[in-house]
Formats: sequence, C-alpha cells, structure tokens
Amino acid sequence: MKCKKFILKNHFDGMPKKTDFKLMEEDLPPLKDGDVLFEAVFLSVDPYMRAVSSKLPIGITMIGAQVARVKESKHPDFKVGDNVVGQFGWRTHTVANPDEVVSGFGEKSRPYILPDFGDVPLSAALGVLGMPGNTAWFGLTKICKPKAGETLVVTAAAGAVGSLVGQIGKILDLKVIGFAGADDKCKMLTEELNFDYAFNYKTRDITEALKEAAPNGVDCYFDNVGGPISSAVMNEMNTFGRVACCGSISAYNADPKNPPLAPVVQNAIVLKQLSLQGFLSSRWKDCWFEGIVQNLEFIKQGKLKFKESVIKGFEKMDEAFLSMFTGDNTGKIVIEV
Ligand SMILES: NC(=O)C1=CN([C@@H]2O[C@H](COP(=O)(O)OP(=O)(O)OC[C@H]3O[C@@H](n4cnc5c(N)ncnc54)[C@H](OP(=O)(O)O)[C@@H]3O)[C@@H](O)[C@H]2O)C=CC1
Ligand SMILES: CCCCCC(=O)/C=C/[C@H]1[C@H](O)CC(=O)[C@@H]1CCCCCCC(=O)O
Repeated sequence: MKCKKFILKNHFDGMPKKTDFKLMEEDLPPLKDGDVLFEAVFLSVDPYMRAVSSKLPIGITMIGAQVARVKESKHPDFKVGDNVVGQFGWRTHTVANPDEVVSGFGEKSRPYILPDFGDVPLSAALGVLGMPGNTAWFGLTKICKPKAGETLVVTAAAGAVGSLVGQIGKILDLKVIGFAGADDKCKMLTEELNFDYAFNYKTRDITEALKEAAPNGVDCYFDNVGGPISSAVMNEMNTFGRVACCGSISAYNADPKNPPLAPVVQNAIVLKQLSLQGFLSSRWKDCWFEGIVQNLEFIKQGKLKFKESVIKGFEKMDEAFLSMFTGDNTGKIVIEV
C-alpha cells in the first residue's frame, strides 16, 4: 500500500511558497507486532510549523498533527475504527507503533484515542477540542489569571486560538478587545463571538483604539503576534498587568539575520510592574483532557462557538499552510482528506 506525503523541499525564505514543498508517494511497510495502520481524516496546519521547520533538515516529512482512523491494528490498545490524534505529519497513511511515535521536534508523543464529541465534528479535535482550544483555555486562565471585570486584549483574534481566548474571556466576565486583520473578521468577533470591541490592526492605530475601548487600561494581554502591535498594547497596560506570550506570528517569516525591530517596552514593564510569561500548551499535557472537557462543556452550554476554515483535499495542505500567513483563515484551518 502507498501513502501520499508532503516533504520540505527547501527551507523557507520569507513567506513560504508552494515550491518549498514536494508531494510524494511512499510504500508503507507491513505491520509488525505492536504496529497500527492509521488513515488521516483531518490534518492540521499551524503557525509553529513555519518557525520549527527552519531548524529541521530538508527532505523531512512536514511535521504536524492529524485526526486519523485506525484501519488495521496489531496493538492491544488500538481497535479498528478508533479515531485518534497523532503527530504523524503531513501524510495520508502511517504505519507506526503508537508507543514509539515521536513528534516532528523529537518529543515522544503517543497518539490519543478521541472520546465521543457528540454532535461536535471530529475536526474539532485539531481546534477547539485540541491543541488550540487548550492553548486558549490554559494560557488564559493559568498565565493571564484574569479576574472578573478586568480588561483583556487578544491579537490574531479571529484565528484558531484568539477567537477562543476572547470568548472564554467573556465567559469569565472580562471586557474583551480583539485585534484582527480584516473588517469582516472584526464584525464577526463583535456580532457573533460576543467580543466587546474588535479593531482592524491594518487600518487602526493600536494606541488610539485602546484609548477608546480601554480608557481604564488593559489588565491581561494574550499575545499571539509579537512585534510593534504588542509593544503598543503593553504600553496601555495597568499596574501588575499580565501578558501571556503565546506566539509571535508577525515575525515568523522574517529574515533571522535581520529581525524586525519593535518599540522598546521595558519602561512599561518596569513602571507598570508587568508580568510576561511564555508558554507552550504542552505544559498542561498531564491535564490535557481537562481542557478538552471544559471547552466541550462550554460548547454544549452554547457559550463557546468555534469557527473552522475547512479545505478539502490532501493535495491542498501546502495552500492551506500558506493561507495562515496571508490571514485568509477564520478560526482553525483543517484539511479534510
Ligand atoms: N504557545 C503555544 O503553545 C501555541 C502558540 N500558538 C501561537 O498562537 C498564534 C496564533 O496561532 P493560531 O491561532 O493557530 O493561528 P491563526 O488561526 O490565528 O492563524 C494565523 C493568523 O495570524 C494572523 N497574522 C498573520 N500574519 C500576521 C502578522 N504579520 N501580524 C499580525 N497577525 C498576523 C492572521 O490573521 P489576521 O487576518 O488577523 O492578520 C492569520 O489568520 C501564533 O503565533 C502561534 O504560533 C498557537 C498554538 C499553541
Ligand atoms: C517555535 C515557535 C513556536 C511558536 C509558538 C507556537 O506556536 C507553539 C506551538 C506549540 C504547541 O503548543 C504544540 C506544539 O507542538 C507546538 C510547537 C512547539 C515547538 C517546540 C520546539 C522545540 C524546540 O525547537 O526545541
């Protein structure tokens, strides 16, 4: 049996291009004792792949998670028909011993069998009921530690993580201000997702927008973008404000030898006694299912909506990946095989 896979053909130089990838076929080995044959159902593209792949060798299968179905099994814990989330990379089929799966950056990562999501589609296991959902839930509650009545700012607010952070902020009784890169995204955030304010960072001055929406200052900042936008937000923060440093997508395509310069924020950090803390969602791997159960509960209660940009066809993995950097997605991008 053959599988299709995408390999990294060139290291990205600036914005990733279709020509940086190659779609190939590979013969799958027969199953040994302990092995399982997984078939991809939905695949994920995530911004970290841009940052991480520059450190990986050319020719590797592109890294990442997928929802896969067990087609054959010689492992006692995995039954035919089980749905799992596994770090198998950009490939349609995988033969692997689940106890030996290693993620693209070298961490052991046993695929986990998905619980019943009820009416919620399986693709959510890559979004609201998976890594981005847990990033939002744990990152906001454990790093920003918000208190009811406080003001939260979130950037990349219409994306997979940001759209959930803002809604969870509202569930926790915060005033929520989002920044996103298009007027229709901002409209969606306030009209559908309950944000109090949303501004287009491409057309609005950040400081001015915050003076209008947060005249009493910002207490929590969930930072998905880094760079000058984040410097401007930090300058509007209140004493003892908390910043959850989640990602810096504004610089992922930058030349590492000539990185972009953002305005200095040390004055704000010192004078306002801010706490900035970086985190990876994997910090909460030991209580991973608590986050999933919590977000599923919010969905069932009608308090949390999730947006997906579903792209059909494994062959479009590369295009789906590129679209994150042009802001073409709303919510989580998933590829349906
Ligand atoms: N720490 C962790 O464990 C995790 C961190 N992350 C990080 O969170 C952030 C969001 O990820 P995710 O929700 O998956 O992705 P998104 O779904 O938010 O997609 C990326 C979005 O980023 C915005 N964007 C792209 N380029 C820029 C830019 N130059 N400046 C500002 N915004 C830009 C675009 O929206 P727009 O139209 O608004 O510009 C785009 O849609 C990323 O930085 C990612 O690395 C994600 C998961 C886990
Ligand atoms: C390298 C840039 C990472 C930017 C932030 C981000 O998007 C992180 C996402 C992680 C998510 O929590 C689950 C993951 O697997 C993502 C990648 C973690 C990268 C680890 C890199 C380790 C290393 O290079 O040493």
